[in-house]
Amino acid sequence: MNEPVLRLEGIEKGYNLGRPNEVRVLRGASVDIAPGEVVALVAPSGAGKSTLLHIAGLLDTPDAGRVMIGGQDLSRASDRARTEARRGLVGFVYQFHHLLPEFSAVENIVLPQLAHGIAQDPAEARARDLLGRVGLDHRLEHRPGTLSGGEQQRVAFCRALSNAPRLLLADEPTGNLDPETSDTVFDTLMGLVRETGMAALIATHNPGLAARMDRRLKLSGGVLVPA
Ligand SMILES: Nc1ncnc2c1ncn2[C@@H]1O[C@H](COP(=O)(O)OP(=O)(O)OP(=O)(O)O)[C@@H](O)[C@H]1O
Repeated sequence: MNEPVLRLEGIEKGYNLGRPNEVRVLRGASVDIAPGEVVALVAPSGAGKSTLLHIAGLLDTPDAGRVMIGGQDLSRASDRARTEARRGLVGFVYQFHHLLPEFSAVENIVLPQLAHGIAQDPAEARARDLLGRVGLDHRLEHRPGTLSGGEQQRVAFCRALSNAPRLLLADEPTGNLDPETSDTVFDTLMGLVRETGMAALIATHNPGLAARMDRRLKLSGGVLVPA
């Protein structure tokens, strides 16, 4: 296999450790995800999917284990190196879009690029191109509040892809949409992922969507096993 885009090695994570309300969520979770591979993460509520995605996306740190993205060990890197890697290497999509309400669709996709050091003109060109590819050329200047749920989520995908990440992490990306919109929006996401050759780890409760990914994993007792 090519060098994995994401390698998680023996990830452990708990909350309130040593206290009576201690929860040990991850107990040695490991996975390799290759370039171009789309992996479903399915598990019951509370099993630790969001915890795992946050650790993989460098938003949280594990108690033990290693997180490697593109061959770089980032688990013990400085905050600055992790922030830079998160901006440049990882795209994140949530169940609720978390777009900035005061900014247009284009601006929501331009801002992360500016934060990553890209100039305004190319950032805007990329934003328009991405929005065109998800069928939103006619909604470029709309603010999130004036878009439908499916449109908002498509803008959120474009934002996640704005800095051409190597890894896409998604936490119930269509969980908030009706089944028909969910299917269409998922097709859009898969199209973009396939086109760019990104690796993706997508948490979903929807067995139909999970079945369309390359591989399915579940969290069982804090470790990742084939579903
Ligand atoms: N900050 C925290 N403090 C204490 N416990 C937490 C914290 N965050 C998560 N947990 C606990 O860790 C467990 C895993 O939570 P997590 O959000 O990762 O689950 P999940 O599989 O994503 O669930 P869902 O599908 O419902 O979103 C849960 O039992 C949760 O209560």
